[in-house]
Formats: sequence, structure tokens, C-alpha cells
Amino acid sequence: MMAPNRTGNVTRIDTVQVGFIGFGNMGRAMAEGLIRTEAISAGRLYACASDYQRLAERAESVGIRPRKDVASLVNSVDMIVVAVKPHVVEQVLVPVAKQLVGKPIISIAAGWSCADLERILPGTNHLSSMPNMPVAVNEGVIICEGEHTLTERQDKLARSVLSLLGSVEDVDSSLLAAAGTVSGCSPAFVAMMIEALGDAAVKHGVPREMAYRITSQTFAGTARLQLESGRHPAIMKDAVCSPGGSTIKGVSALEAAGIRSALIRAIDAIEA
Ligand SMILES: NC(=O)C1=CN([C@@H]2O[C@H](COP(=O)(O)OP(=O)(O)OC[C@H]3O[C@@H](n4cnc5c(N)ncnc54)[C@H](OP(=O)(O)O)[C@@H]3O)[C@@H](O)[C@H]2O)C=CC1
Ligand SMILES: O=C(O)[C@@H]1CCC=N1
Repeated sequence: MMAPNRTGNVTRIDTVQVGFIGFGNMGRAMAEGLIRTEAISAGRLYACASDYQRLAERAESVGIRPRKDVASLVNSVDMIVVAVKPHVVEQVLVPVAKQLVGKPIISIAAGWSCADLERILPGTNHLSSMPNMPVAVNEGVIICEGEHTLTERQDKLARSVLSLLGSVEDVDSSLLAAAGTVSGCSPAFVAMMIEALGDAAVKHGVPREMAYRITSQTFAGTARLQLESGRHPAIMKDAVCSPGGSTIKGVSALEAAGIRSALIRAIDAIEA
């Protein structure tokens, strides 16, 4: 995969240098995922953050290269990932707007669409996306806004990098928020369910570590079965519920507790 850089040369996935502006939970998860693939070595990943000392310690532990400020980071790399909190995006990017020209910018900041970035960085090449935490183990979902300002080659390069982290889904601008919320926020909801089922197992005598192991594998396996078979989730549920058996008693208890509406309301609360 190749993309033009400022000098008119090409950047390939086997030479690309990626810079993270912000190296917190998600910046680190993406870096971990990229390093795991071995397609991009740690030495080709750069990051800056607000606390340099903490960044340097984090960087040393994973082998990536820390930079003291955003300007020196941008100068060091071919591709930029904007991984700061949404409310600091503008103050971080606008001062380096000229240096950003010609470099592909991938924003992962929630709520920053193509139109929003174009307002603060006109004339730059940017893509708005929403990854989720499983990118750290290359099992993520990365929602990408169909509208972007990357060149064709930059777009191919960006997708080559992002697809190392999981499944890349393109959506219309009108669906960026909803799709990004379901994939981006749900790892927290799923983790809550793993914790709760783990507690239930412990309550009934299963050792704690085994409780999390069997619960997490059950989520992973059920999700894999749905993805690979394409089966409707209701059919998968029915297949586990014997008439008068144990599972239907649990299903009935979950319905009484309003599990479906609780999950729908969680997304409604974010999208409101
Ligand atoms: N967490 C998630 O699951 C997901 C997050 N996102 C998006 O990713 C972005 C980052 O979120 P997350 O990683 O959770 O947040 P964190 O708070 O964990 O990380 C934010 C990072 O930004 C750095 N930072 C803050 N101010 C500056 C600055 N002025 N210049 C350079 N770096 C700065 C922080 O530095 P320091 O480390 O020194 O504090 C930190 O490394 C957000 O926009 C969020 O919407 C998207 C999808 C999922
Ligand atoms: O909660 C947050 O702000 C981010 C956005 C998507 C997931 N986490």
C-alpha cells in the first residue's frame, strides 16, 4: 500500500511511521494492537502526551518513541492518529495546522466528524473514525466515516493500518455517532456483564479466575458463532433453551429485569 507524502515520495505500510497525539487508553490500545501484528514495529510508532515523564515511561515499556510536543511528533511521522479527548482536539491541532498539510490524519475523537475537522483544519487530509478497545488484541471494530478528505492512496494506507486492528466498517456521516457508540462504548457494557456473571459464578462456588475465564470465553465464542454462521440471535437463544429446562428460567428472569430495554436505553442515553 502506498500514499504520497509531503515530498511527493510514497509511504508504504512496511515503512510508515505512525504518530499518536495522545497516548492514553485508546492510543495505547491501538499501538499495542499494531505492535502485536509485527506488520509495524514499535520503533515506527511515535507518541506525545501532556505529561512527558509518564509518556516516556509508557513508551519505554512498549518500545515506541516519545516526543516532547505535538510539533516534533508531526515532523517525525507520515501518518497521525488524533487520540486526545474531544474537548482538546482543536487546541492541539490548530497550532500545527500548516505542518499537517499533506499528511493523513486519522481522528478517533468521539464527536469529531469530517465537517468538524474541515472547519478547524481546512485543506488537510483527514478521516474521522471510532475504534473500540479490542483493537489491543486485533479484534476491534473501527467505524470510519464515508466522507473524508484523504487522497485515494492515503485512504488505502489508512485502511491497511486500521484493518490490522480489526474489522473496518464504513458508514454514512449520519450514522457515525450511532455506529461508533454501539461499537465504541459496548466494551464497557460487555465487561460489566462479564463481571456480573463472574460474580454469579463465584457466588455459587466457582473460583474467581475460572469464573472470568469461562464467562469471557462464552462471550467470545457466542460472538464468533454469530459472526461465522450469520444466525439470527433469537435463533441462537432458542437453540440453548430446552422446553422446561434451565436456560429458559434464566431468560425469563432477565426479561423480568428488563435486560433488552436496559441495553437499548444505554445507547439512547449516549445518543440523546
Ligand atoms: N477509551 C475508549 O474506549 C475510546 C476512546 N475514543 C476516543 O479516543 C480519544 C482518547 O480517549 P482515551 O484514550 O480514552 O483518553 P485518555 O484520557 O486515556 O488519553 C488522552 C491522552 O491525551 C493526552 N493529552 C491531553 N492533552 C494533551 C495535549 N494538549 N497534547 C498532547 N496530548 C494530550 C493525555 O496525556 P497524559 O497521558 O499525559 O494525560 C493522554 O495521553 C477520545 O477522543 C475518545 O473519544 C474512541 C473510541 C473508544
Ligand atoms: O466514553 C468515551 O468518551 C469514549 C468514546 C467511545 C468510547 N469511549
